[in-house]
Amino acid sequence: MTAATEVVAESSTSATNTFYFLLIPALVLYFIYWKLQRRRFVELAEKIPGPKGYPIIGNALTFLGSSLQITENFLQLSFEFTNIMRVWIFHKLVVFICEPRDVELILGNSTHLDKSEEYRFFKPWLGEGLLISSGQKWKSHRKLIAPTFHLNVLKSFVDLFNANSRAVCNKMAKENGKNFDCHDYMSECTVEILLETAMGVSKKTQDKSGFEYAMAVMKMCNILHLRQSKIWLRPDWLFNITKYGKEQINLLDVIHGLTKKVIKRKKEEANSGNTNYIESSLNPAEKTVSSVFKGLGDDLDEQDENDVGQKKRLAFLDLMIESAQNGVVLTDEEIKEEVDTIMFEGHDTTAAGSSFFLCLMGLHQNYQEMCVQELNQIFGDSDRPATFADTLEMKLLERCLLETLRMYPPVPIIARKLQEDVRLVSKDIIIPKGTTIVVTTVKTHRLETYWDNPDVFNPDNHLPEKSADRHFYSFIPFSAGPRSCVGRKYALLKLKIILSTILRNFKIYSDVKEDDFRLQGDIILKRADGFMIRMEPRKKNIMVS
Ligand code: HEM
Repeated sequence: MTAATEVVAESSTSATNTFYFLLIPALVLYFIYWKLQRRRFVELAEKIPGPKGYPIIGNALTFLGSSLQITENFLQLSFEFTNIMRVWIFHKLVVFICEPRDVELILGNSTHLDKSEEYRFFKPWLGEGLLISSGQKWKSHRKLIAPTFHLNVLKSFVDLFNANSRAVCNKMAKENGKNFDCHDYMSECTVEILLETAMGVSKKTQDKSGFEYAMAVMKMCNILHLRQSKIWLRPDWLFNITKYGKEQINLLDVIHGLTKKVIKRKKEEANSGNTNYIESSLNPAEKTVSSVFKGLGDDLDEQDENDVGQKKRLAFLDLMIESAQNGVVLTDEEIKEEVDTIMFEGHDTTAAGSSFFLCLMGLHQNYQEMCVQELNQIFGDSDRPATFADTLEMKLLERCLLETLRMYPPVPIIARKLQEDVRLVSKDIIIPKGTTIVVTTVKTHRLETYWDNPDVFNPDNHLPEKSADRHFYSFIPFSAGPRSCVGRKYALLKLKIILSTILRNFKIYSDVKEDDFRLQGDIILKRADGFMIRMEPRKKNIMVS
């Protein structure tokens, strides 16, 4: 070795030594900092009431098993820990809250907009669509998408809502007198409505894909739920080699197959100059679908209230495609993600909500008959379809629907990752930054402090004078605040038309009492025992589309 190479070797050894000399104390300091942070995190967590856990795994066993079992375990614990509950899932802190004043701190605050880690299982399906995305992407896409559910746009969908409602009545008529699960019908109907309205795909060009899509979505939800509940299915590399991983690939083929087809068709229409502009303006009496959700601090009421003059608007997919063409930064992949998101969020939630409604109408015959009387007053003997103005008169039906969403909220929980410490209002507790916070809407909706006899179906709970006195965040089926459901008005209008059409055509019966409903707290709240009802026609002929 020459003197020169010796010098180089020596200086590189000393550089390496200096590196380790600095690295080791830096690591030690970082470890001490992390330990102190962790100690503070654990100390704050231990002040929150919760069940005792085991070393290392914490309370993970509570969240294992079938979704039915998990729901039952959770309900059992919630009797013990009423307003707040802390659990450890290995090293992860999860805090469940339901008191409206605390819920407002999370949902009403734009600091805590990021979804929890569990939503990542949706990614292969929904990508970075509105439900999951965060930061600037979420903000700009929300700004783009919210106006596509403007009341003016919704009013232009009324004829399609009617036609599809009549079509589903015709399909269900074959079940006359039999016990059957109404969820499949509601699911197919809501997919077809979404395709025709938000996506602008006409019935003529649809095929059996609506039903196949709905069934694939149902199976995908089951897989996603399994991944939440079975720890070994959580890591992607392990999940991908199981039969569920392979099934997911096939299901996503069906689901994405439909969305890609829909986008392709719309693009072809746009290229040939066939963009459907919706031109109308609102009169002041029509600036609401329901006044119940006023004050929830989202952007939807604001956009309708500030609507002045005649404007040209576009339905969801038309706008997405036009925005991409006009240079607003929106890639093909982003359009696909948003279409998948709207198709999922817009269909499974309303299918569950409408199925619960039909079961409850079957059980509460008095309210069913009162709704039918209300509909008779609106429509008399006429078989005419409902108008937007008619839906504003369906006051009792709306209250029955809201009461259904209170008792059986289709989205039973909402999870967020805390971006900073939160001091609760209801108790002297600080929830530390980094916690996964779960708003348990199912519990909020049944708190005795806010609801008299919360386990009893009582549509009067939503009389204007009662709603006015209640905390805004005590009734949040559509979430609330900046990240509330963008399809809230669409859902309410569509549901009023579907459900009123069904009630005008059929008398509904249901034999299973509410206490015997076997609730499954899946991604979407459903009945594990099926939504079984019986129907009898009210008139000789079913209304035809
Ligand atoms: C009864 C029917 C519905 C219920 C109960 C419901 C409920 C909800 C809830 C609770 C959230 C918040 C979820 C979370 O933060 O994790 C949400 C978000 C969302 N919903 Fe709905 N929804 C319904 C119908 C619809 C419809 C019909 C559409 C579209 C056509 C829709 C589109 C969305 C979207 C895109 C989001 C994400 C919003 C964002 O993060 O900015 N939903 N929905």
